[in-house]
Amino acid sequence: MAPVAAGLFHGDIDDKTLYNFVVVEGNGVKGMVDSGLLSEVPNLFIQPQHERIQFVTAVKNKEVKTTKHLPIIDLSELDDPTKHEEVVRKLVDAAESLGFFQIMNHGVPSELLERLKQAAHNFFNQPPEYKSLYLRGRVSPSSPIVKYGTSFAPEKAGKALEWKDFVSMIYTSDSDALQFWPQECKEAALEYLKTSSKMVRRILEVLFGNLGLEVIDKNEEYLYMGGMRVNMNFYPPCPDPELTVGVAPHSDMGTLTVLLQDGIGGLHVKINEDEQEESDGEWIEIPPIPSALVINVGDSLQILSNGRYKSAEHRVRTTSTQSRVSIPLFVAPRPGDKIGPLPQVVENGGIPHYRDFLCAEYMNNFFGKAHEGKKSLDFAKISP
Ligand SMILES: O=C(O)CCC(=O)C(=O)O
Ligand SMILES: [Fe+2]
Repeated sequence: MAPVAAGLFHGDIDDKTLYNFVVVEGNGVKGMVDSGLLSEVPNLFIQPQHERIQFVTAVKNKEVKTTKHLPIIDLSELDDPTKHEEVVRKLVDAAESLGFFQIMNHGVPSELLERLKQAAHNFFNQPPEYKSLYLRGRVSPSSPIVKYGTSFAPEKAGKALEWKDFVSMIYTSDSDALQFWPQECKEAALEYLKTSSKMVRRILEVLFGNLGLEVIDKNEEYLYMGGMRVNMNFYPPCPDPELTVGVAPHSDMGTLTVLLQDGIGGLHVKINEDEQEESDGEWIEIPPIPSALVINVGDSLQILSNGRYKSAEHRVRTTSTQSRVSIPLFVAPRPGDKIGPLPQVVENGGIPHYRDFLCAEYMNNFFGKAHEGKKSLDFAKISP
């Protein structure tokens, strides 16, 4: 690493060499930043003007919008008969409008949340040579259920790279997770997945209950949450956050995403078009709240609900001071499942807005493209 790093940012390195260093060799954005030679943002990471996230707007919107648009829901109140209906209404309202909300008293212990953030730092603090084993599937025993990388789709020409490294751990079974997931984070990630699953089921039951599906049976449970993946995202400090993005605008693919973010901030969600008349900007920040988890609706839930629930378009700003970590649990149907708008939602002469499709095909389409807002849904949309 040293010879490349030494020449990295002194004008004698071309984009291709830097790309190889960061993406192909697996040094990541962190490896580039850790070289200590970075005084400005390299060309590869500079976003076009319209993709940049201005700080002033973010702060202003945060003050104006947070309370109305971002409910903080105490999930334990679902068990209180005097508060149950009100909580159901809050969950449904949030899923129908912004597609984003925060939850407290969710059943995932604060101690575990702390351990998860530490586990993410532990993994990313490993040397690039170690992390890149997961990049190339060279770790022994090798497994396709772990992927380390940088940026969402770095190979897409014409798109600036995102200022983010990640490790993605697909859940197939407990024993696979304990055997194949990186040892720095496997225990905490698996516990997160297990404890969150109960809460996710509860929220899905409320949301589907509101659509007229009373109880989620085993088959439906697989359909809504049979596929799970824990990611750990690492955003190193950036010399000029105004020029870069941590994650470009996108929606998530599954039904729900549970997101743990640390205290640094930077996650932004787009306000629905029809709510914009009273705002002077279209993005609001989801402020970090200790012990809370962020929940957002993904494309699959928008499709299953025939558009009643809205998958949330979101993006991440970088910061110049400290590294940020976030840990999403992506909950989705299994790749082999076929989904489409639920008959109960479309019945009585309603019009389906999406076609039925195999989730594996949706995934291929989703992961085969760079992040581009909610365009991922076009794959399933039926044109009017
Ligand atoms: O880091 C965050 O806050 C969000 C990350 C995200 O949107 C994703 O990994 O899909
Ligand atoms: Fe996301």
